[in-house]
Amino acid sequence: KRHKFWETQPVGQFKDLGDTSLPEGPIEPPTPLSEVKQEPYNLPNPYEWITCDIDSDEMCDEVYNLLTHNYVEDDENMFRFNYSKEFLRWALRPPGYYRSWHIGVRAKSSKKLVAFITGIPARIRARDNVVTMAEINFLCVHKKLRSKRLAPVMIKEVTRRVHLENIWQAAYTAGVVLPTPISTCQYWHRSLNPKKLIDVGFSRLGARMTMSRTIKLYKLPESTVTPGFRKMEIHDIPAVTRLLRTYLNQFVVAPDFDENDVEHWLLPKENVVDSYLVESTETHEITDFCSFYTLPSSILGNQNHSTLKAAYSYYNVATRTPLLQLMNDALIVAKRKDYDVFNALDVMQNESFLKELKFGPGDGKLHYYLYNYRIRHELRPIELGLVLL
Ligand SMILES: CCCCCCCCCCCCCC(=O)CSCCNC(=O)CCNC(=O)[C@H](O)C(C)(C)COP(=O)(O)OP(=O)(O)OC[C@H]1O[C@@H](n2cnc3c(N)ncnc32)[C@H](O)[C@@H]1OP(=O)(O)O
Ligand SMILES: CCOC(=O)c1cnc2ccc(OC)cc2c1SCCC#N
Repeated sequence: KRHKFWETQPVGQFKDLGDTSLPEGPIEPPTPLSEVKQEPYNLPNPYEWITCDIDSDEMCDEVYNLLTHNYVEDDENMFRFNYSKEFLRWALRPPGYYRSWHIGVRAKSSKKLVAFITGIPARIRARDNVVTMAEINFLCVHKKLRSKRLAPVMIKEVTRRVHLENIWQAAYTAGVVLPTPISTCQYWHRSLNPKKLIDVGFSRLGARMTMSRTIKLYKLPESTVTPGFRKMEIHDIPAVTRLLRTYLNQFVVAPDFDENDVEHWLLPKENVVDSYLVESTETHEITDFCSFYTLPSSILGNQNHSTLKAAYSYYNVATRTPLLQLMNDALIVAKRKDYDVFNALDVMQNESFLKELKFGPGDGKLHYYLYNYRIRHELRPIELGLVLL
């Protein structure tokens, strides 16, 4: 497949795949800041760049509406991600964020937002190198403006603005195959509301299975079973940071979270992120942690249901409680909070609980990418300790 744009970029190229002589690490050296293009890339005439201030209700509404109608759909167009406004504000304003990396494209005449792309700064470790990277997300071009080569311009513009902050690497995921994935992961889904998933056509009644038998198969207890299992609170940040940093050390690529990052990304936020921990009833030490984020989806073309309430496994650490039991408690909490499905990637140690907790494999793949950073061998999902939103 010809990748006319991606063949021009400092990313692993398919033609280099076999070449083990290429060193791991940055592909191109940084450019002197004086040589970074100072002015924005040219857009086709009817359009102009707009820096999106996500704090402004009006702008946040515009971003929310563009994504609600034009963001990612599954291959069967059954669902479209429906990130909430409070989720977008969380996702885009981590410690050290740059408003200039929240980039929109407007039609000059109608003033309508027609495209969007974002970056946030993140310290990511690749093997033994901690690199400050941009995490790129929410790339979206209005359905009416597709296949006009707008995406490469959006990508070059966010790259330029990231370069201006002296950052030269990026991390991103996509459902599409581009040059060149550092890893390819699989989504797994655990039904919490099997009747709804069957009604919308995602799941089908198993052979020789009745609806009531199916509901019983996925039934969960009312309350969690692990002694000391409770919501994370602000005073837990130091202990959770220690627990998570130690746990993430085992992976080839993982975030380098400090306490500020843990406070932002893992302190519970209603309808955005839930996190729980196990505090030993004897020693009061924090021995385990689990978390999931809330990402609803619009259900496309169904008479009875308009929204799917989905929980996505985030970061989980089990050092005393069996991971199976910890994640089952996470399912119990998610069911009690009326989620329809609990989704997880086969990254980190997730494989160890997926089948046993009745997750089924999805048909979607998620490819992980690094920009301007070569990883010598493609990573197995269990070597990945990074979850992007
Ligand atoms: C140092 C800092 C560096 C920062 C930057 C790092 C890199 C960040 C990279 C971005 C990471 C985003 C991560 C992220 O947000 C999470 S992945 C979600 C992406 N968004 C969606 O799928 C929403 C629905 N789709 C659309 O809005 C459009 O189809 C988009 C905008 C996707 C493409 O618009 P279009 O109208 O359909 O297509 P053209 O404009 O005509 O352009 C065609 C070219 O775009 C390449 N393409 C298609 N999908 C892509 C994708 N998901 N990533 C990268 N490239 C993608 C394609 O391969 C082709 O290039 P090629 O000819 O070389 O093959
Ligand atoms: C019921 C299981 O599927 C999903 O939860 C779901 C929901 N919305 C989507 C929107 C766009 C979409 O585009 C790939 C996929 C979904 C999916 S499956 C992959 C995400 C997970 N897990």
